[in-house]
Amino acid sequence: MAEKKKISRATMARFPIYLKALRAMGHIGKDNFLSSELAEVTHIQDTTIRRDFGFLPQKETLGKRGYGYDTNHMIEALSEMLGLGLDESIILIGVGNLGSAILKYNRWKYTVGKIVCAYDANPDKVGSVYGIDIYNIDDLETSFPDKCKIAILCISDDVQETVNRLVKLGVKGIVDFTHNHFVVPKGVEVQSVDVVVAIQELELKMKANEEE
Ligand SMILES: NC(=O)c1ccc[n+]([C@@H]2O[C@H](COP(=O)([O-])OP(=O)(O)OC[C@H]3O[C@@H](n4cnc5c(N)ncnc54)[C@H](O)[C@@H]3O)[C@@H](O)[C@H]2O)c1
Repeated sequence: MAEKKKISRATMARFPIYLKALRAMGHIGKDNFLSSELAEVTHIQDTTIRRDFGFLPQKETLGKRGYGYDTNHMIEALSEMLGLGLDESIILIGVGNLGSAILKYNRWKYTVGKIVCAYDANPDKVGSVYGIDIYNIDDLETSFPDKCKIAILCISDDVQETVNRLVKLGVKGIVDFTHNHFVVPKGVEVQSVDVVVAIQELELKMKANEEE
């Protein structure tokens, strides 16, 4: 049996970039591509791309002279390698300033999936925003999307209670924009996103640059 090649972190980090670009290509009906074309879109050298592709599992990933690579095969191979749920059904809770902005930017369908619906406690918000259905949070249990595992939290009130309900429904990952502390059981991951923390980290790096 052939020895499994060790993949560097740098190569692994480039795979999602290729995948995003290829899904976009597939979306516009481009069935095959040359490494030079992918290089143009991703700004990664085509020699690097070809070398990275050599780590992918399927035989079909080998490019053919003049034809290049098959877009769908490469998408499959990259998805398999990354083991990502690229078609995740994601929900968003809290359609206020922040939530609305995120709904407007629901452009992840080539990478991680997309927001399929959203919820708010304010009945006036029920309807549709940027083409996405908004439900009353009271109807969470009855309208919860099938197999949804990821929720984005942009709420200001009752955070722990809302998290508990989401976990009960099978949510395994939360992108948290709230500034509230809450707890989740083992097996549920929380990824916090905070502009203030980002600015503080930036300042620390700037300070370190000044001291160099
Ligand atoms: N992480 C960051 O960098 C960052 C930046 C800005 C705001 N925030 C936080 O994000 C949250 C939203 O901010 P915003 O400016 O959009 O506020 P907002 O008041 O404009 O919107 C909050 C929305 O959530 C709804 N809501 C509140 N509690 C709810 C619940 N339990 N269930 C369902 N809907 C609920 C409200 O009806 C409202 O529509 C706040 O907690 C805020 O502190 C974080």
